[in-house]
Amino acid sequence: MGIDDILLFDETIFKNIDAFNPDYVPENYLHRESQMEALAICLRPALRGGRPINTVVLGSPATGKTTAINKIFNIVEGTSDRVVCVYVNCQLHTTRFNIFSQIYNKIFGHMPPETGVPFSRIYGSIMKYLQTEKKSMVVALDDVSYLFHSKNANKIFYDILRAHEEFKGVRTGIFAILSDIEFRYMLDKNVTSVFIPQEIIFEPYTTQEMFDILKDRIKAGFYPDVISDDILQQIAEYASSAGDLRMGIDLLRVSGNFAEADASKTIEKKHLIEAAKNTGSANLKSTLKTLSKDEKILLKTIIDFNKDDLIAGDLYKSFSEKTSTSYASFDRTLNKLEFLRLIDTKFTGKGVKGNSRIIILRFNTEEILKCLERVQYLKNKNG
Ligand SMILES: Nc1ncnc2c1ncn2[C@@H]1O[C@H](COP(=O)(O)OP(=O)(O)OP(=O)(O)O)[C@@H](O)[C@H]1O
Repeated sequence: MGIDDILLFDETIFKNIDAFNPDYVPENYLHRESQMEALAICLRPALRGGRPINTVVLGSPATGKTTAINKIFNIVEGTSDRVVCVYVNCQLHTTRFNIFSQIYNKIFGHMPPETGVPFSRIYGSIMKYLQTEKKSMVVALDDVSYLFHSKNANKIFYDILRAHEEFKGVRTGIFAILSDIEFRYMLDKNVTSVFIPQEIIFEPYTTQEMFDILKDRIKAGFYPDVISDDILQQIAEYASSAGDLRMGIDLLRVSGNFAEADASKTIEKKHLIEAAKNTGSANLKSTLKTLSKDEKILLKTIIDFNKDDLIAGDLYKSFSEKTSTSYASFDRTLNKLEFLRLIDTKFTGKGVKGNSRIIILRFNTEEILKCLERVQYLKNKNG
């Protein structure tokens, strides 16, 4: 096919291409019943005139945390008008003023003026509203770790959770959403004792669960019979080995595009291979970009060992020579790499305190090195 043909080819295999967009809200939310129940239990007191239970929602990227919060908030708002549910993306809103402006907007339906209004006035209007209307409020702070970078976390938690001291009868709670396991330590460092949360864990999806979720997405996004269960199985395995459902959704979209460019009515293996070349390392790169210096050193040390039966105790020796860190902080760093699904660890049952764990790299060493180099290059280039 020539370029014109590709551009003008008007048959499509996509019934609804938006179903593969990052902000698409799936109609069916599968395999998260227990987490949804746990969230409902935390919100229940608020529907009965009490305080919502403070909660940490913890799970690696693309485990459905944001979707769960949006779904449960919709259900609550559809059931009761006694609870104000506010969702704030802390990647986008990090200052006290910005966050309370989002809350204000949710309550009053418009943003407060950006200048000339002191924070205390905005804060006061929100809390007086809750007080007079006798409503409770839960604020979901998504990607809350961004507040730690800007050192605003403590004040914001305090403002929300201790409002009742100044505004009698006001009932507030926080859902802190986090995809970084270091939150536990950051929490102690950054947030006052007002926040003693329940924990709800979003475990990584299994391959079968990813298969089911992707199958459902296919029904929403493609016409019937565009993709076989065989190809879908390969996509689910690919996404599962990277620990990233988003990669599976991306692969569906990109291989669909390749099939269309090829004037094919079905997605074939060659389209998937082409798509995988385009999405795989992009995801790995974006994970590697988030690593701290010590995490990168640890990853490189694992690569240098280049063996299948690397024991945590040996790895620690080598790592501590380079960084002089304690075993506890080595352990945390190792957990972080596992949490990001860059490595797997397996207990051998021997040794003490887990130092006989075996470390297994989940990616090909060359691919990681190539991506690390690229990430470093871009970092140097951008200062
Ligand atoms: N159980 C599910 N059923 C259907 N789609 C899902 C499910 N879980 C996640 N998804 C889809 O996967 C993508 C990522 O989900 P979501 O944004 O909720 O994850 P997250 O845990 O909040 O990720 P992050 O930590 O990166 O913000 C979205 O496109 C969402 O629609």
